[in-house]
Amino acid sequence: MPLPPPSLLLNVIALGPKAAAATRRKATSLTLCRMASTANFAKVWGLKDQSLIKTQGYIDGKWVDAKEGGTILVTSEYPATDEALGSVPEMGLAETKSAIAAAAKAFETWGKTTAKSRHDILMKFYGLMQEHHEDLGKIITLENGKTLTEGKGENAYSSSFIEWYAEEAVRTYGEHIPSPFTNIRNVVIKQPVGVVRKCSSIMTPWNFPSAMITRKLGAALAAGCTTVIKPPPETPFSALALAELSRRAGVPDGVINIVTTQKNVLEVGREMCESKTVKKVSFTGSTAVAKTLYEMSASTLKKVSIEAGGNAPFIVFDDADIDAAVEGAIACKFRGSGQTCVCANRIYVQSSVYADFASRLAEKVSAFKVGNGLDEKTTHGPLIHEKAVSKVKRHVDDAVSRGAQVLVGGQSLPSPGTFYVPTVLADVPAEALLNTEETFGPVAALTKFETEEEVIALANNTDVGLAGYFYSRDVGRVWRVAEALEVGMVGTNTGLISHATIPFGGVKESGLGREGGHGIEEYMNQKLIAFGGI
Ligand SMILES: NC(=O)c1ccc[n+]([C@@H]2O[C@H](COP(=O)([O-])OP(=O)(O)OC[C@H]3O[C@@H](n4cnc5c(N)ncnc54)[C@H](O)[C@@H]3O)[C@@H](O)[C@H]2O)c1
Ligand SMILES: O=CCCC(=O)O
Repeated sequence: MPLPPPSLLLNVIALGPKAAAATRRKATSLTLCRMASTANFAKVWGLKDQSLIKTQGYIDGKWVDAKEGGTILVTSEYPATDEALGSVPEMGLAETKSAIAAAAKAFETWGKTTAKSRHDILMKFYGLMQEHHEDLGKIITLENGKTLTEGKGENAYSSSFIEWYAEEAVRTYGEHIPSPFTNIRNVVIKQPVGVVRKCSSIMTPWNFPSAMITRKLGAALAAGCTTVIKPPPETPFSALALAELSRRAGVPDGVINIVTTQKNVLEVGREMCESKTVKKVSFTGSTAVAKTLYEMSASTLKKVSIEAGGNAPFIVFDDADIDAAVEGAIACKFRGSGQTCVCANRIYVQSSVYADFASRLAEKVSAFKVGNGLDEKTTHGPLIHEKAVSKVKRHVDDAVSRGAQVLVGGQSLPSPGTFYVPTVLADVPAEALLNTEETFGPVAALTKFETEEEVIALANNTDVGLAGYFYSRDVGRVWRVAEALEVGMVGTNTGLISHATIPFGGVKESGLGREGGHGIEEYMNQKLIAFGGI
């Protein structure tokens, strides 16, 4: 089948009038928003419960400003319009130390609570996240830019981690191990990481402002750990709203602490990794930052969990259901406008179905409606910031300079600089940046292959290994390829794999440990008690 007609090649979808008008208002609103109080901020964005918006850090159960330089603020912006949303304090080493001290003190009581009482508090927290679904979804959309459907979808996903770990809290069973000696009995119990005056630290990215926190926080709280959270500067408000709801749910003072920072991230990160009081570091973000934090955590040999970058292959074999493969590719590649760690990054299609798959995918992508995520008609929102758009541009330009063809999209939109048109590229060479680096944007890069052996070698030819996907109806091939892909998670005949119940995580340079599923284990130590003298 021939490739799509030229009419589809440059399908620019205009921003809605709302976004354009908002951009013109930018200068005025920047000034206004800087002056806005918490109440004004919530009014501007129309939340039902405006007290969910907090503009201070959260330490030892109190909303606090930065100790020093308290007026220097991190400003978060709505990516669809570039409008300032509000500010949070630029905290640093002093606040991080205070937060760690508060968490360590709170551990003395929280670490001794019963699993049932932690379950009950977490279920209350979960209930509050459900009750405030609309507001929490909207906060996510405003901070991150994803559509409101996706924002609310994230809140559902995020709250499911709190529910899941509430249920896990009461099932942290130990075991009895038969001894080779007649007078010894071996019993293993599980305890939260650290025994006295200890806590865990959590650092997360902007692409899931809420769910990347709860996937860690739920496990930590259920295990009996206390926490210091450093949210990303782009999306601090979801984290602060979660802290507010946790307080309402009865999570005691000091159990959750939030340090907001942008400029001081290096010193805050170092303290969270090097402090002897912190017994566990859990990070989600890029592989480059993960390596730095891992190295710093080595100084105290901490338990470390890392969920880092991916470069997911998505393979379509010639025996696949092509309609299903196209749907799967769209869900997998364009979720969050391509900004998820498990998004397909490289799409390999077997030669006999290549043209057919390419033309069907291009047709569907050309129908996307890009714009302000608050507009119901919008199917895909902006990228997080202009830097992200520059990376996508660089990758597309590189592929085109190496001979790739633009089937749809292939350019950014001028204003406010955060939009990249969903793009499909054909004949992307193996050595193009789109295939060798994580693009983190709305670009489907198609590459043709001939044999199963060849595509497995291509798919595994990367230092990272988070997720991988393939479509085939041959059961033998399904087993062979699933076993051969060097990734932590495989989707066969599906483009969506994420859920609270599954072990989420990668191999190679994509990370260490698993979240969701039995992820509570990452926040617990096993302790052997050998009973002698029997
Ligand atoms: N594997 C996963 O589950 C998963 C999930 C989401 C995102 N990611 C990855 O995250 C990346 C995108 O997110 P990003 O751009 O925000 O990543 P990033 O690594 O730049 O930042 C992640 C977080 O780390 C903080 N940070 C940066 N330098 C730090 C330091 N020295 N000390 C302490 N904290 C520091 C940032 O402020 C942010 O809060 C992608 O590579 C994506 O694949 C992975
Ligand atoms: O971006 C990474 C997380 C995505 C997910 O949990 O599905």
